[in-house]
Amino acid sequence: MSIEVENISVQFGGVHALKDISVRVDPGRIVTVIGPNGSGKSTLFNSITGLVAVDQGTVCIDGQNLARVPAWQRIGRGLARTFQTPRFDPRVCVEDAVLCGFYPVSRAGILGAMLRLPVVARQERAFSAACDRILDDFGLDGLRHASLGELPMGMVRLVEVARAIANKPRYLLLDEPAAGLTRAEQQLLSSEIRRIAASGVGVLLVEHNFAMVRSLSDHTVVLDRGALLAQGHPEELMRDPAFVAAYLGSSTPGLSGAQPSIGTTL
Ligand SMILES: Nc1ncnc2c1ncn2[C@@H]1O[C@H](COP(=O)(O)OP(=O)(O)OP(=O)(O)O)[C@@H](O)[C@H]1O
Repeated sequence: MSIEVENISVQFGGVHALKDISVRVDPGRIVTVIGPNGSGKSTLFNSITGLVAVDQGTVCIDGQNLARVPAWQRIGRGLARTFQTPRFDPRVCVEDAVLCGFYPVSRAGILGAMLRLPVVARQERAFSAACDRILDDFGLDGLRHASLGELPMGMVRLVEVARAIANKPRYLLLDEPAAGLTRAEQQLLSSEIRRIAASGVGVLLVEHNFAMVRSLSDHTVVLDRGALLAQGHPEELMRDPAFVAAYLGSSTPGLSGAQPSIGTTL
């Protein structure tokens, strides 16, 4: 049981977006991917979710090779993701955005909904109760009727995470979910991510905030121009002079606030 990415390479014309990258995400573990802009983090996500075809290597979920599984069917294999730049209808309210996350698991079907079968009403009550719990957990209850277009992008990302977990995924891929959040909101998101992982979900997280990476990760993968630069527990990485020099600058004290030296915003 795991996501196993083995030796994948992806090329866009002359750009090697990923070169021979392997990553494993086990249930209940939080794996983070860090690296400067353009290092291949989103391409890794897109390779796992099927938005990008890999040129070499394999992506497996629970031992099953996904090569012939289209992106839309990967939801059924237990995958959910958020996007770095969410695409959304600004008129949709927070509550409806989260409720949308339940419908991939709906068993009622369009006909059942049109006929208002009792099973549909029961299911909608269950979705609504579960949605209330999620909104509460994410501190979004007071904003349930706010339209997404009124919210800052950071909050929209938080709504995306809330929607992604509605489907009860076994693996959750989060692409920079904390960007634009206040410190308090980041802390709330971190504790939610911990709680989600503790419930047995494998989490793959792209995040630039190294303090958050450090506090959450069981394992961190460092990409640089599509290649693996380093990997390990964040505390191990902190003892790796090459990593510290490349990503955090030479001043090791107070690393959570240290500025990266090669153009990343870690
Ligand atoms: N669809 C595409 N077509 C052409 N080139 C692409 C495409 N997607 C990504 N690339 C290129 O592949 C490389 C890796 O991009 P990717 O978006 O995966 O990096 P990233 O680490 O997620 O960057 P960022 O932190 O800016 O989101 C970059 O050079 C990018 O320009």
